Amino acid sequence: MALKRVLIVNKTFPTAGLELLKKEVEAVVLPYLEYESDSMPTIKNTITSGFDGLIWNTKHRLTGEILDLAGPRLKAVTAMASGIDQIDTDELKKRGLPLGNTPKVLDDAVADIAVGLLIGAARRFKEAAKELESGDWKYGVQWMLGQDIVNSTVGIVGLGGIGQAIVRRLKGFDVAKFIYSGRTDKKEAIDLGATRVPLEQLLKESDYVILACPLSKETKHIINEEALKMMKKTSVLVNIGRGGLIDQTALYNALRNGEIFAAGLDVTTPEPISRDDPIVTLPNCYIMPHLGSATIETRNAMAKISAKNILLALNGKPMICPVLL
Ligand SMILES: O=C(O)C(=O)CO
Repeated sequence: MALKRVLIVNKTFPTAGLELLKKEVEAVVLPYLEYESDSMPTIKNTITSGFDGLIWNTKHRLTGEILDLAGPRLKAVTAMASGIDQIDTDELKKRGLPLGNTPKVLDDAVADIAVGLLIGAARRFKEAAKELESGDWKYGVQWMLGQDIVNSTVGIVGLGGIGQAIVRRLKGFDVAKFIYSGRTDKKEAIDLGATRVPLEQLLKESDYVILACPLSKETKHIINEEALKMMKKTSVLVNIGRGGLIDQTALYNALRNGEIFAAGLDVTTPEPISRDDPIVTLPNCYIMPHLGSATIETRNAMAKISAKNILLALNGKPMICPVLL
């Protein structure tokens, strides 16, 4: 019997996952990154040659048009990510195609970045590094003052695996109170000592607002002009979810006008963001280029799960991490 074929649309797929695939299927890895101009045309051209499985490890949008090009041979799709906002889930559902993702294994790595951003933004790492590099310190008791974490109130928007890992880490910083918002009570919140509150209350009470929820129709621009106005002038906003959770123009204005103290972002709109983008130029906006899950171990684990998701589905079994469509 001919080997089943799996298409991987971004060249950075780790060997750990590729080796698993190669034991059972023919794996075709496209030689581009999403922002290279040949990436999308090559995906569209190649996918028409017939694949049983698709690993969508790219920020490009997986649309109905691409699924049509893939045709009826395609039986399973997985993201190599926890977030699935780049995938048109309605189109998969319409075609009865199962979707997988790679949550949980990245919770710790992303939580580490969240804590790093929180400290970096609160303690003005970006401005401080610039002054250091310029050799022009204005050292004094009123110089480069930031915000404390001790005795603060931390509000997490979305107490999923990543949000919980953030709370576990911040417990070591003697935070006074953890609150969270979300659609349902989380049983883990009891042990973590976190209380669910409406979003509006979270925004008003928190010294640190951390966005750790997926991007969806409901959460798009959850932080807009109105939300930013509810936040304390001394507050710090951290986003490790998706750029689209924030109205970035509203955030720019709030940071510029001192309506909030600072922001730490691992995700932006767009990605990559131009170095000339107004938000990048702000001294109180500390930005990382989407490094959340970027550790060797985590990326290997994500690749292995996405490979297993596809192999299981092609063998008629449930994926390890199926997405409920
Ligand atoms: O897996 C994801 O969705 C991420 O963005 C990890 O950084």
